[in-house]
Amino acid sequence: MTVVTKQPGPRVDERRTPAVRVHGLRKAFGSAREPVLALDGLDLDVAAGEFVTVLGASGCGKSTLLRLLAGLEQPTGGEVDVQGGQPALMFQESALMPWLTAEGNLQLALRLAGVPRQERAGRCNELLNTVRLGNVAGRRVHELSGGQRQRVALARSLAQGSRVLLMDEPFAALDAITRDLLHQELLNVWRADELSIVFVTHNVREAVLLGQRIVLLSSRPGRVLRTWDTRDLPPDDVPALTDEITHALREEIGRHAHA
Ligand SMILES: Nc1ncnc2c1ncn2[C@@H]1O[C@H](COP(=O)(O)OP(=O)(O)OP(=O)(O)O)[C@@H](O)[C@H]1O
Repeated sequence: MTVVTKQPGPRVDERRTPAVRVHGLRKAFGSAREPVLALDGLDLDVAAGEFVTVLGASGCGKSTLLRLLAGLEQPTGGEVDVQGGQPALMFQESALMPWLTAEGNLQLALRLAGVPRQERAGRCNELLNTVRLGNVAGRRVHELSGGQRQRVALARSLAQGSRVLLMDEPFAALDAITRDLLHQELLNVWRADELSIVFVTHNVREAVLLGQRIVLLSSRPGRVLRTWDTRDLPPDDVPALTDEITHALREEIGRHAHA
């Protein structure tokens, strides 16, 4: 079993404007007669440079929250404010262009981000090195492993130049060893680029390993039920915290199941 160790990240400067500000967020789907209330009264600030992980029962509105932050959905009520331009969104599936190579996918993302042609090759190499993919740059998507595809997807998110990265279970389909490697790489990128990250997962261990703050959403309609700050957590206390959060998540799933 891999031992979870907390990694220090950049100190969050509370005086800076939050990268993400969500207040009283409400999102209903369906018809006016039969609305499905996905989120109701959700408040969440993410500081610039902060790494927040989000847990919650299936269907509690985690993906909806990310889609609202990304501007892909409009809120029914409340406020959403994301600083620093369009955030990048990364999913469980890499959603790469299958007819392009790893490098081609990054070149395209750089072009769409408005990076001048003469700068693209250099920037592309930098990105490939960041995610340690220089040796497979010329391979097409189907020739890449699942982990390599998610590395390209991460590099593509970075190519967009967004300061805010929204991640929806990006490593859920990977085997445990590959996932551990990608965790490490994501933490390296986060620290180096001082990104603000909102990372949705079902995996409590992953949430505790990555997050400076762990947010538990209530079952539908989703709102923030509890948060845990892990910044000053002694490494020896990580297993106990993981157990505590697992218990809280199970309780919330159970409460909903019996509601
Ligand atoms: N476009 C939509 N139209 C109607 N209902 C929707 C739509 N998108 C989401 N929902 C509903 O909103 C609720 C929240 O969905 P969402 O996908 O955000 O949950 P989730 O927490 O990400 O779930 P999971 O953990 O299973 O991925 C669910 O009940 C879902 O069925």
